Formats: sequence, C-alpha cells, structure tokens
Amino acid sequence: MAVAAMSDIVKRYGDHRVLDHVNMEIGEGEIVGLLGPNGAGKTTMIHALCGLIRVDSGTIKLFGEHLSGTMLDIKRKIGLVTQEITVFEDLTARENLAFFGGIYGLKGAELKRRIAETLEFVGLEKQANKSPKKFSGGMKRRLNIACSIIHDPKLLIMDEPTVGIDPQSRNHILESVQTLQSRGTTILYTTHYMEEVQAIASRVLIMDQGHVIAQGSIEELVRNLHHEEKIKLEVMEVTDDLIRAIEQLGGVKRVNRSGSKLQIISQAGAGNLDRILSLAKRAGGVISIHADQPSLEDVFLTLTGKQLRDTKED
Ligand SMILES: Nc1ncnc2c1ncn2[C@@H]1O[C@H](COP(=O)(O)OP(=O)(O)OP(=O)(O)O)[C@@H](O)[C@H]1O
Repeated sequence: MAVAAMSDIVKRYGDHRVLDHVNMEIGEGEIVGLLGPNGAGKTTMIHALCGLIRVDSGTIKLFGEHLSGTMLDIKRKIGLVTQEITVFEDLTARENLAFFGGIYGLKGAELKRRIAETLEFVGLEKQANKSPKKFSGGMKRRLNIACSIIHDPKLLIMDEPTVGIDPQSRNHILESVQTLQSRGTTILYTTHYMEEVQAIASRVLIMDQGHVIAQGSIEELVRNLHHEEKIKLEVMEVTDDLIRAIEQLGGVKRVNRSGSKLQIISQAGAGNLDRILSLAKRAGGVISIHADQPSLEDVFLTLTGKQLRDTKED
C-alpha cells in the first residue's frame, strides 16, 4: 500500500497553477528524495500532503484513506520538518519536546520516555535543559527534528532540513534519516543537495513548474538518459568561437562553461568526442578530455534545464 499518493492534484494561486495535475506515490518504507528548482512547487506539494492547504482538484490519499478536513488519527501519523526551523527559543530543549509531544497527545510516563529517546536519537541529551538560543544552527535543526518525531510518525516529511548547517550536524541528520527508515518510517526528503539524495534516497521525484516530470530509482532515471553522454574538456583558453563550434556539432545538446573547463552534453554514439578534440586542438592547447556516464545531476539538468543549486546558498 502507498503511504501517500496524489492523483491529478491542481493547486492555483490566482492564475498561477503551482501544482499542475500532479501524480505521485510514496511506498511504505521508502526514502523518497524530492528535487526541483526554486519555485517548482515542492513546499506546496508538502503542505497539500499534510492537509495544511486546500487543493483545487484531485485526490490525496494518506495510509489508504482520502485526505479530508480533520482526520486527526491520520495526521498523527505524520511528522513535518518545515523549511524554517520551528522551535521555541524561550523554552529549553526538553520543554520544546514536551510541548510538541503534548500536541500529539502524549503525556505522563510515555511522554517522558519519548523525550529521553528523541533527545538521545538527535544527540542532544546533554543540552536537554538548555535554551535553543545558545544552540548552533545544526543543533537547533536537530531539536526541530526531535520535535517532529516525538510522536513516532509513520511518515516523516522533511523540507530542506540541511540548508545552512554545519557538516557534522548534516551527517548526523542523514544518518538519523537512514536509522528511522531502518525502523520502519517512510520519509519524503526535499533537498537542493544532489549528493544527499544519492546517499540516502531509494527513489527520486523531480518537480518543475508544478509538474512531477520524473520519478523512479536513480538507476532508472539515469538509464532513461543513457542516450546521452557528458564530455568534459579542459583547454588552455576557452573562446566564444570554440563554444559556438561545439554547440553546432550534430547531437550536442548543451555546453556549460566553468572557467577553462567545458561540459558538453551530447547524444551518445554521435562521435563527438573526436570532433570536440579536433576543434579544441585547433583553438589552442587541450589540457584534458574525457566522456562520462550521466549522473543524477545530469538527469536533473537535462529535464529542467537548470542546476539544482543555482540559487540556493550552501
Ligand atoms: N501562498 C502563496 N501565494 C501565492 N503564491 C504562492 C504561495 N505559496 C507559494 N506560491 C508560489 O508557488 C510557487 C511554488 O512555490 P513553492 O514554495 O512550493 O516552491 P518550492 O519548489 O518549494 O521552492 P524552493 O525550492 O524555493 O523552496 C512559487 O512561484 C511561489 O511563489
């Protein structure tokens, strides 16, 4: 059974269709990586899934049931880590957890036990009685995650949980996500970091302009693009003439420049490696050239025409 599914979902803000006939499914026990350029509709999809906004048409099912107004029993099975960190700075870490646990109906010994377990899980036992005011960004995010899993949700939705935090906390979060999955939690994980998706996701959803434009395992998505190859060329000097000459070769789909390096996406089997080498030799010195199999980053670039991280800060 799908833990969450959207069929033909449309959500408009004014004339703008932010979700434009979206179909998607999250299977039990998966970590699904949700990727998309800024403004693709990822957060809107998440808010619709959690019942935080109403959609204009289409159906949403959670745990096999149609999402409707209240559904407290179903909503209790979901944990949401929002894009902005949502913790109370005037409360200690423990008090934050007690507050969020209380919202989900936990109390007494059970609440106490879950507070201890989640503090340990996110590595904040020693900070239990401290205010998050004194925490680093990574520690605040870990507390935020603890608050979202205090009720042991079956589906955890995380909206860019690692933006702007230190590498140690980021690794901690990625490991925690994998541990939660091994304990049976299903996870929808949004990020602008391709390497995170590659490290933890069993399946990927790619959104652009309100559409889910691809979904599948990383291997499946890459295989579907097997008709393309990536040629990396480094030359002494990149000129506009060289770029233009490469762009005009049959089968070349795109040329990206970064300093003295060019990355060329070309139809596989078009024989462009040799042609590009000849053009580059004629234009000056060649430092290196080689052809790669496409990666998830290439899948994203080919499908959306954009770099995943073009407007986000590290
Ligand atoms: N409440 C709203 N009113 C009007 N427009 C909105 C509203 N919420 C979102 N939008 C618009 O919907 C589009 C999708 O926004 P959304 O936040 O879902 O994108 P996203 O993929 O999560 O982007 P990012 O990666 O930047 O977080 C954007 O053009 C945004 O401006």
